[in-house]
Amino acid sequence: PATENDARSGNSVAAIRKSILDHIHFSQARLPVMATCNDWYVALAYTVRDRMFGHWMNVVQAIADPQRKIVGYLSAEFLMGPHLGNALINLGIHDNTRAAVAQLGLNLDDLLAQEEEPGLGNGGLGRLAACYMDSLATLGVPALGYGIRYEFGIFSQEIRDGRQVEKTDKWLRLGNPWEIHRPELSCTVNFGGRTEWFHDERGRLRIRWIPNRVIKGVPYDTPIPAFRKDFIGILRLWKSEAVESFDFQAFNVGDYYKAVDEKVVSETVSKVLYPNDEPEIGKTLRLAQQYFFVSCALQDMIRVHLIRGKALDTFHESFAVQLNDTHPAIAVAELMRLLVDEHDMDWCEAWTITRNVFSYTNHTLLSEALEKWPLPFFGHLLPRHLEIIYEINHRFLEEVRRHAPGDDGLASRLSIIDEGGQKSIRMAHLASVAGHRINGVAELHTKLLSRTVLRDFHAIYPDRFVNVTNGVTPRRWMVLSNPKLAGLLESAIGDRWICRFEEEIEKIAPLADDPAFRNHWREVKRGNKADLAGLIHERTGNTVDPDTLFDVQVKRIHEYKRQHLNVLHIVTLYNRIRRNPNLDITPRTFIFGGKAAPGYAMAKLIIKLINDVGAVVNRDPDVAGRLKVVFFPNFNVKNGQMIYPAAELSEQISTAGKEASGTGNMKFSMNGALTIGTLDGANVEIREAVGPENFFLFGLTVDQVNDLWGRGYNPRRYYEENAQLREAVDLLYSGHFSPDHQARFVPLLDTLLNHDPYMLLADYQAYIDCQDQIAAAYRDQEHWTRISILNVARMGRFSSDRSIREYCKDIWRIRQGV
Ligand SMILES: CCc1ccc([C@H](C)CC(=O)N[C@@H]2O[C@H](CO)[C@@H](O)[C@H](O)[C@H]2O)cc1
Repeated sequence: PATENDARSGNSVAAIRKSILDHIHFSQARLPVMATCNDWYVALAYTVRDRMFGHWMNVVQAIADPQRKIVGYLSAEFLMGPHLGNALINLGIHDNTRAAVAQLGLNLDDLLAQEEEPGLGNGGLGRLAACYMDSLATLGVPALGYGIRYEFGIFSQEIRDGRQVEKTDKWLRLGNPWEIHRPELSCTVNFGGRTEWFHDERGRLRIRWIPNRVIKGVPYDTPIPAFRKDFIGILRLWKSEAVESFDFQAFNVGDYYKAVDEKVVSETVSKVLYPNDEPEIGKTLRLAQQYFFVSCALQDMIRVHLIRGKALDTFHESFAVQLNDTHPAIAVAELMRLLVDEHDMDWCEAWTITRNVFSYTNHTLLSEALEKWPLPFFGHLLPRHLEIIYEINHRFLEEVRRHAPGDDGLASRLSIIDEGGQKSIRMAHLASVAGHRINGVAELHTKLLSRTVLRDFHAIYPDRFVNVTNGVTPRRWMVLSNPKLAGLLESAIGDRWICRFEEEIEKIAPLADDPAFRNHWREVKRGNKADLAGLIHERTGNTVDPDTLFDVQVKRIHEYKRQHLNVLHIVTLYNRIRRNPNLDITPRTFIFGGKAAPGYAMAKLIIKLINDVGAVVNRDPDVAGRLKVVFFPNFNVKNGQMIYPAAELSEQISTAGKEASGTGNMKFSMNGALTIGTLDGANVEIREAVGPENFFLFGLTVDQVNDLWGRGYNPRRYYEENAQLREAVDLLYSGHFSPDHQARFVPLLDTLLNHDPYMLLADYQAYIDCQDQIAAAYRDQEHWTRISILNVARMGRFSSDRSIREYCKDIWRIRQGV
């Protein structure tokens, strides 16, 4: 067994320091005096990795143990964030490492800052997958996260002249010490071509696929450390390569491009992450990416199952496979192909296994985000899968007709094939037909899912629908991001809350009545605000005052998330000050952050709006610094870790019924921010948990939204009848914030007055009134702090550990943590 001082796995300061020096010498081949910051970072990463490998045995044993069921989490996105800090926390060597590094004359913060963020995701869905990998490991559930090792992740965002500029994300340029290359576990993936009938050796008529392109999938494993537990999860990401990366014959005849053509085309599949979240794009490469990693994942799971010495007809006993939205839904047809075509299994037996293996999580109700692939396009890339989907659909519709004879309307609404207009495959239907469980990501969302997008499936399969409200890991989002708060909590209630969040955190509730504790609480927040103020100045040049109310909205830019409603509040306050410069308002710093999909013009215009309004407000002499507007560039996991702990007000202001859950709302609340929000997504459950009196609620409910829409919503009437609103909108129309281009915001403002699909004008006055309440509440710091403490105390159920426990119990049927 490893001792504290064992150089490869000891956790003492001396052992860690020795390891770092060993890696500088043996891994980086550097003399310490010559080593760069990146060399020290990589040496430290290897040092930490060594200590994770000690836990490798347990997961390998669990995966090899035929009695244990493994979770296969299929996701096109994993927004892991930087690994180093999280690994130090979970391995319990953070402080010793900081001391060891200091003894080497270095600062751990510099090495932490050196790590490139693996931005292999867009937003909520990708980050949720990452939080779930942390909880699966910490709960001791054997899990393989399967995804794509994009060479280029989500773009990094620069703000130039107030506009978003996308920069290529070269996260791999200095290598990646956290992954282990596994070329021997490679597999091949077919594309295109045609299918043909043939008689097999037993004279049976069978179908085979003759692809016109075959590429190789090469896995890279990243260990996911459990929190203070001898266990890890495995993130297995696939890179696409050519089967033959160099065509020597072509080279011989001097056709150098042809010689590498195969390589270039094959590597394109895992080259880049699609930077869209929500709008569906229907691109060939996107479907190729989805099929590529899904086929690799299923081939790998079948390999693991067979290694266990089990027959294929018990595959569902080895794996519970979660489809993270419809992006991996092609897995349903691929498992059928592998079982029937490749492993010669009977269709019905294969289908039974498929039904038992898969479950599907839906993350959005937005119709434009529901993936549908045009038939010819799909058939061209995946001819065999189209046939299989036809067969699945045929048998399904027979079942539907038995269930509801003569109800052709129901059958065509349920059909996997959308026969209307351009025939297409509805991936949400494929996932719902096969999944033994279908879940939404918050109570309201799951209810709406079963009443709208999937109501017909709910009508015929009500028992398949379950809710699993999202959660976030307290390790990264509290312990790592907010060490000051974690220290205060530990001094008050010990550290059991870190992995028993639900049971333990509520123990701080009584301390809300303790003035001394409240004082410490405020100092923690003040310290985090000062740290963020420093970072804001470094990144934007803006000077913000940590004694103002930090009002924060960070998330992807999207009209349904209503960042522009937040701007209407700012302009309203600005008008009040212009009318009466001596007005006694609560000084505020408005902090925005978030990326817009490159092709989403209105979202990009909203970023410009925020920056143009900020440019005027921040310099206005009447305002005199009482209002500051900052757009924090390149919002990602790393920056989020600095922003959430410093926030006092969390903006969760989406139109009711549009945000499936939200997870930023949980991170803010867990770091002591109070929430202003609508009854949407998980806001509903957060408000229930923290207490309606500790939540700033405003706005129309889902039913009121649908009702108003049904009665004919005329946004212009709100503009005409509300002077404050009209004054704000008119000032924007006037070009006051865009003197260089007076009409810049006309497209956005016209949309609001003529259409307003997300009902900003209908919710405007309620929002302003709520914000005025908040301004008043903030002046009573004792009361504000009390509410802040109660917010954290009552966030127990929003740990991703609770979510994973529910997946294990209600969906995967896994006993966790044995
Ligand atoms: C096809 C393009 C595309 C890409 C990503 C997506 C995701 C489903 C978008 C997403 O991230 N949804 C968010 O998922 C979070 C985790 O469940 C929720 O908390 C958010 O409310 C939801 O918007 C849809 C469509």
